[in-house]
Order: sequence, then C-alpha cells, then structure tokens
Amino acid sequence: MGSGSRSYSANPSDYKLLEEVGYGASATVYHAVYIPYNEEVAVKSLDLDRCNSNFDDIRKEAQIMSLIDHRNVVKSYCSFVVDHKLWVIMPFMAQGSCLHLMKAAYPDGLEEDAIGSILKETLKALDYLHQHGHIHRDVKAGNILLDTNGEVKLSDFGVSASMFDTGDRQRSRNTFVGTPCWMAPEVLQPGTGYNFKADIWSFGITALELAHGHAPFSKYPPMKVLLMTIQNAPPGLDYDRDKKFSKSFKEMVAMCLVKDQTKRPSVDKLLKHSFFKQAKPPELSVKKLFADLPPLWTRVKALQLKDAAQLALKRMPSAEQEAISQSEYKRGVSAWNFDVEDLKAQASLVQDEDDIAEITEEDENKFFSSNRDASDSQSSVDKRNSDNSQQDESTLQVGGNDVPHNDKINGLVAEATESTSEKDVGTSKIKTQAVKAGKTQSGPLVPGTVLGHYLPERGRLFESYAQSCLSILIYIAPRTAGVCQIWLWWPVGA
Ligand SMILES: Nc1ncnc2c1ncn2[C@@H]1O[C@H](COP(=O)(O)OP(=O)(O)OP(=O)(O)O)[C@@H](O)[C@H]1O
Repeated sequence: MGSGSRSYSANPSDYKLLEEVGYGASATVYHAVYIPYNEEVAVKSLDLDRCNSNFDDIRKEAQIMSLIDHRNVVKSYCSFVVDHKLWVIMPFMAQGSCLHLMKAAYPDGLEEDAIGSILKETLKALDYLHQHGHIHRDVKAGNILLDTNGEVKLSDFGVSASMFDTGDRQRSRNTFVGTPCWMAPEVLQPGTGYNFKADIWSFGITALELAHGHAPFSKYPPMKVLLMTIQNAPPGLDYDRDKKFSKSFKEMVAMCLVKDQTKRPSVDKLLKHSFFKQAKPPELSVKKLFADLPPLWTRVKALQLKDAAQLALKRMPSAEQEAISQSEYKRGVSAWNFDVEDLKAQASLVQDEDDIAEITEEDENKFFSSNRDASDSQSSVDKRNSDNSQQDESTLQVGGNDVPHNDKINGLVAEATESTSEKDVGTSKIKTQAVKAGKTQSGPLVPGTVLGHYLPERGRLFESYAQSCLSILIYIAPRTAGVCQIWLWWPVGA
C-alpha cells in the first residue's frame, strides 16, 4: 500500500490500468499499477458528462479526499482530468466493498463477529469525519472497502457535505443526493434540517444490511421506500427472527434507528457501547472472510455476467420501444420534481381511503400477492442478488428551495429501477388527484440529474415501472402553469 507522504504524478501514462473492479452510477473503478513505484493503486474514472455535480464541486470533493488522513478513510493520492473523465487515484482495497463481498459469497449476510469489526472500523472513520466537520451522507455497505489483511476503510465522498461550509455549499444541505434505503427520515423531509446524526441512521441501516445481506425495504421502488421510512416504525433486528444475533447488537442497532435525530447517539457514544467494546480486531474476524474466494476482479466479472444474464431473461423491448421508453424515462424523471409535503399529503389521502399506509414487511406479501413475478421461482440467493442490484441503482435526490447545481429543481427527483413485475396496468384502476396550482412545480430537464443516473438498462425503467402492479406507482404528469396531477395506480382488489 502506498504511503500518504509519497507524491503521485498527474500523468495518465504513469498508470497502467488492469482489471475493472467496480462500477457505480457515474464511475468505473480499475485495479491499476502506478509504474514509477510499481505499486498497486485504484483508479476511479468519473465520467464528467454523466456526473450529478458540477466540475467545481467534484474538484472540491477530490480535494477533501486528498486531505483525509485516517487509516479507516480512503484518501485520494491525486486527481486529474483525462479526456472527459476525472481520474481519482486511491489506495487499492483488494477485496472491494462489503456489498460486493456479500453478493459474491454471503448473500444472507455476515457473521456477527465480522459485522462488529467492520462496523467499529467504520465508526472510527465517521468519528474522524464528524470531528473534522464532514457529514459523509452515503454510509452503506457498498462504500465500506476491505483489504486482504482485514483493513476496513470508508470511501466515496461523492455526496459528502461540510458542516462548516457557508454560502451555497451550506444551503446545499437542504438538498440530498443519496440512496433511499439508507436515508434518514429527516433527510427525506426538506425543511426539517439534518446534521451528522443522518450518518448514524445510515450506519444503523448498514448494520442491518451486513446482518441480512440487503438493506431493509431494498426490494421496493424508491418512492415507496421514502413513504415507508417516513411512515413506518424504524426497521431493526427482530428478537425472534434474528435469534443468531446478540442482545447487544440488537440494542446498538435500535439506538441508531431512532426517528428523532436528537435521540440518536453521537459516534463517540456509540463507540462506548458494549457491542463495540467486545468487537474483535479485523485481522481476526474480517480477514478470514476472503480465505477461499477468487480475486476481486474475477468475482466482479462473475457478478457482471450474472446481472447481464438476469437482464437478458427479462423481456427485451425492440430498439424502437427502447428509444421511446428512454425518452419517456428522461421526461418522467424531469417531471418528478415536487414538494415532499405534497407527496405526504397525497399519501395521507390514499391512506384514509384505501387503508394502505401502514405497510409492513409482513403486510407486503398479502398486499402485493397478486403481483409476484417470474423471478419468484428463482432461488432465494438469485432474488436477493437482484434485490441488491436494484438497491444499488435506486437513488433519490431530495431538495429544498435552494439547490446549488440544479437551479430550478424544487423538491424531489426520484428514479426507480427495473420493476420485478411484468404485469399489465390494464388490470389496475387509475386514480387521479389534482394538486393545487403553484404548490407543486415541475422543473426543467436537468441533464446532469438525468444523465447522472442513466445507464442503458435503466432506459426500460420507465416502461417497466409503468407496467408494474408490484407497487403503488406515483407519476407526476406536468401540466401548464405549474399545475400537476398525481396518478396513482394499484391493483384492483388490493
Ligand atoms: N479503492 C478501491 N479499491 C478497490 N475497489 C474499489 C475502490 N473504490 C471503489 N471500489 C469498488 O468500486 C465500486 C464502485 O465505486 P464507488 O462507490 O466509488 O463508485 P460510485 O460511482 O461513487 O458508486 P455509487 O455512487 O453507486 O455509490 C465499489 O463499490 C467498490 O466495490
């Protein structure tokens, strides 16, 4: 591993790109060698044309990463532009993320001793960041990286915010770009304000993710996750169902997942919890997880092939349909800009009339029983893996009135992933609710926002989402003069 005191050049020809070891919404990560030192590094190549943020913000994030100096936080050695890509040079974490590890080898989650070590190291990273005034804002298993010696590092400052910033950056904390399953309730409610305690909620969700192999609500589309996070009791480890986990682990998770942010513990307090006092050193509990596994790039390749095979199994639309669905998707996403208060008001109307508000994990089977798709017949491991890829691809951007990069976006931009159901909406009843003029605004198409999350397979998203009776579909259709309608679809007889 490279030392922080050594300098790395900004010359791309000094880096030899080897295998691809990861990919995110806007980046591809390569295993590489820094030729002058003959040292393994990771090169994260961010496609600037597909990024959510403007170049200045990306550069600021890269600068923050380069100032980081903590053994549990991934720092960047340097960053520079190559064609339309920003290359961020980082230490290579040879076992990749916890998410990839679980997808490849532990689909039902990890053992408690490994979870304890991973979470404790992650807490140390958060302690450092919070003490230096940073809210990470995207704590999740996909951003916890592991090295072969068991080392654990928190990565990805793509959406981090500084608590000490003023001006535009400070106001940007009214906005949030993140992954909905991990987002705290206060983050989903613009205007309430949030602080470093949002990371504690995400940390609690990450604990559940490591325990089960997937985050709570991960099988649902983002809109539903948003409603469930706001309306339902917080998720947690079940005293009966999760018998294999200790009482102190369950208590620790329950402390993090309190809806009232003022009642959540600080990192400092959490570190004193008995669960972390007992945690083993990672070289004892984490290192053994990779003992029998092939190298990271082989695992990543296998996961890519599996994802591609699952996609191919689904109905492939013709090229023409694809083009239409892509443009509809872009139009749909740009139109999904509205006030969360309006969404909640609409949701409460539905709740009164149709008695669906308290959506529990138990209820959902009953509620959506007529909408199981063909993938139910696949093995549970396959299904969980596809759930995980779904959660990877689901993001929400929630904002207040003052959005720095996307001038006119007001409210929430949501994107859903491919639905698991192929059922026809023809069997559904359609309900229309008029929304008061002026309260709900549709903003202009913001290329960064749409393209930032756009991948070819997501082009079919709008179409399949509309076809889905798996869940309530909320579609904001833009109307002139700021008047919008919300259409809700759900299965007849639900
Ligand atoms: N330094 C590294 N060493 C090894 N693997 C890495 C490294 N950084 C990232 N990865 C792998 O690449 C994947 C994607 O990286 P990253 O999360 O930074 O991309 P991203 O575009 O920001 O993703 P997202 O926005 O979806 O969280 C990670 O989940 C991890 O598996």
